[in-house]
Amino acid sequence: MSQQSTLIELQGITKRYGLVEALRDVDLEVKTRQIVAIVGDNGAGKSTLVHIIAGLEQPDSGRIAVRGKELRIDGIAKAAELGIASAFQQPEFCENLDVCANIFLGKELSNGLSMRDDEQMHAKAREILSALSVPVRASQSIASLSGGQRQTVAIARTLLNEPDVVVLDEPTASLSVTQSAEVLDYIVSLRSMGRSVIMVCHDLPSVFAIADRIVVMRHGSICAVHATDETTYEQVLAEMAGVVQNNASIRERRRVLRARTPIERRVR
Ligand SMILES: Nc1ncnc2c1ncn2[C@@H]1O[C@H](COP(=O)(O)OP(=O)(O)OP(=O)(O)O)[C@@H](O)[C@H]1O
Repeated sequence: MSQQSTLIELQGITKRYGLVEALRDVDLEVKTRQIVAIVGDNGAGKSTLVHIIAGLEQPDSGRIAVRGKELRIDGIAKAAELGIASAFQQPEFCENLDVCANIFLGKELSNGLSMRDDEQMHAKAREILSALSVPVRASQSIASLSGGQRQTVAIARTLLNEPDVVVLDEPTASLSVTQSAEVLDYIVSLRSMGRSVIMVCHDLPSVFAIADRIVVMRHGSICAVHATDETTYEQVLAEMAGVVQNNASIRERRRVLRARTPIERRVR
């Protein structure tokens, strides 16, 4: 396997909404050809974090570097320029248009005469759908698709600008087991194409099935980062719920207990 390099690096990211501290001092590194899953309980800060990476929100403080260069991702257009594409929950489609038109929504190609170039758009849409092996025709009506197929079209849409990173928020939410499995296959295809994926996902079996790294968030902070094959479902669940202490904090607690006198130990 060729060497992975750092694509995106966040350091000390903080974000407040009024009195709510949605993100507190968050550090995150995403490497090339890596699927990073962000998990955590409701309100842990997952969406805020991926919205910042996708350029939808600005942090209050902290630094962001893409391919080693420190910068601001101020807007989706800027994110696209940097090779970051996103698809969020409940993708918006025009129900009266076909798959191709929905893939190009707002980004239609034109020919030399400033007219919409349907032929080129259909060719590109077919290319993207076939690269992902999506069994959906570019000319098919979007209204005729199942929830899983719609989600795969939303993923296909992210590939228009040939991004290096695709950010997904709950890509398998409200899908059946079979549909979820299909969508997970498409996400793995993104990695096979050399892309990285950052995905927020509540569904731990899906996370364990495809992620390379699992980032656990709790109360606006990252409380653990694991290589998927070095952790367990139970450990991640416990970290999400805040019911385990890491080895360092256990050692620290033992050290404090040992240092106390017997009377101090009893009153605690
Ligand atoms: N636009 C906003 N205005 C005010 N508060 C917000 C806003 N967006 C998020 N928050 C708050 O920030 C905190 C983190 O929210 P966020 O949506 O990032 O969490 P999450 O982990 O994605 O949660 P969920 O899994 O429920 O979607 C929550 O307390 C939420 O209420």
